[in-house]
Amino acid sequence: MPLCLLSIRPPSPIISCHVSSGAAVRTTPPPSQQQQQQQQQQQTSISTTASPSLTCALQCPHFQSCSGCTHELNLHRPIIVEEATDFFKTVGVSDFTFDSCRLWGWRCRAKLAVRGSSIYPLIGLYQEGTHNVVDIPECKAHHPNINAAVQLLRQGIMELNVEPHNEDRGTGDLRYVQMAVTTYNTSLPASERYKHGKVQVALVWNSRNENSPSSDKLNALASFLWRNGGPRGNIHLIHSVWANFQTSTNNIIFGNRWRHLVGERDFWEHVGGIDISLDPSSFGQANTRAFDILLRNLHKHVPYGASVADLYAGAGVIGLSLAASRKCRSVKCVEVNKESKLSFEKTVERLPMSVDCSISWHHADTSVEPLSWLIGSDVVVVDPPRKGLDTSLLHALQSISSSQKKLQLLSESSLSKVNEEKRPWVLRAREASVQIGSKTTSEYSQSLPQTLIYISCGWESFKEDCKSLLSGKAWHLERAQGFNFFPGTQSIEVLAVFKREQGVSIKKKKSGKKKKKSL
Ligand SMILES: C[S@@+](CC[C@H](N)C(=O)[O-])C[C@H]1O[C@@H](n2cnc3c(N)ncnc32)[C@H](O)[C@@H]1O
Repeated sequence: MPLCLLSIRPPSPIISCHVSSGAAVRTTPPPSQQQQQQQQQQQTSISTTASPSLTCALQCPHFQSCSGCTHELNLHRPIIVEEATDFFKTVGVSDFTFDSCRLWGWRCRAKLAVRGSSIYPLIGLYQEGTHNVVDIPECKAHHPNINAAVQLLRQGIMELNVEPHNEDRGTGDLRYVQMAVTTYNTSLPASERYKHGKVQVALVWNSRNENSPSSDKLNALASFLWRNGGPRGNIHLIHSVWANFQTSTNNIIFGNRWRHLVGERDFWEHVGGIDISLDPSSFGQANTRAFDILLRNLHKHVPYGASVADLYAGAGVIGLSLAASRKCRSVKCVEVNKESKLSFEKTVERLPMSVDCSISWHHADTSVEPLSWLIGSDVVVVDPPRKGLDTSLLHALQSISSSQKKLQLLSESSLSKVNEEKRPWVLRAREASVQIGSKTTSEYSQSLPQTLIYISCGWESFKEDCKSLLSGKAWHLERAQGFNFFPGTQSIEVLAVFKREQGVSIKKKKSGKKKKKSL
């Protein structure tokens, strides 16, 4: 079949409605295409008095059949923001703010199931409570180029007779697809970059490896996507194509084996002031723009020259952006998924030469001996999965004041025995998976963090963790901000800054004075 017959739908325009909490919102009628394009260039807050529920409405044909979005109106201010505002008042923060961020076309990373048949493929999300896949070609949350790449994939499946996976029978070739958009193309003016984002496509193939009999089809599908969506296609849409091999019957999307098939191997994005590399196997935030806004707010809470522990670090994006923007003395990232290591290393390579920081990335479970990860840091950043903090880490943070005293005693005694290092946290720090920079780290420091920055994507678990942290009297909550990471849902991202209660540092100063006297 001649390939010129293929039509890739031009991506639909991106609409921006940027509204700050409690501030003015827009109530103008739904914008025309031209207006939408203007809005895309410049995110604006438009003053008004009437309800914005309609202009900030999802307007998605898949709403209700698809499980992705649960709320259709008032995308700029999910109902949960009111609850969050009230909650934060009860714990001493009366100025909780909420940034509405981008309301449509915000999702730059999507994992979609592929089911149906090669004649009628379904590419989308499961219907709530079932494994029935709903096709979502016009999803309003997706970056428009994800929708365009899904359309191209659909054509490829149909033309090449690729069989989608059948869960009941365990047959078929294509199980899932992950689409990730990079919006960082410096050859374009900054205002053009987002809408011209390129898509990294990861095909989850139902075979053990690339030597299976169906590999020819996999390669043909990758070539199809590249020919028609790559640099020589009508629209350059595809950044690269990867394969992941998965035959398991459980619900885990990805297997352990990855292959880069075509296009650029490295995927770069720019957030928090640094270039970040993200392999398809690494965790990446779905809402790139909102994450960037959050990071820039987060930076303000970290003192220049601080030592930072970044727990639940993924590829270390938060820690590394702090290393660059706050000229940190040291940054220690802890992450359980070993696949993130490579992305971390590549990101480090692109850090500005001026960054003079001891940086390490540890493949480890934060919940095992959590105190050892806190020692020597002024600031700890936690960004746990939706279920919240591991209990052992929560306990370590709650009892941080008493740990501080014990550590001081312990280190005084072990410093006298300099020959043989026995302190477990020092030994452990030396086992770092990756250590970059020769600057003396704070591994010999016995200080524990004075600031805890909690980034949460799970509101219910955050509330519980927050109450537990405050009940221990070691911390008070200084600041809380919300970000609209998932418009159309009742989920928000929270950035909360806790500070140590002063009692401990006063005692520390006193003991310092005593020491001087005895000298
Ligand atoms: C919400 S993501 C945040 C990732 C990273 N901070 C970012 O923004 O890119 C949570 C991360 O925690 C990791 N994780 C989950 N449980 C963990 C544990 N017990 N110890 C260390 N990392 C963990 C996950 O693999 C995931 O990468």
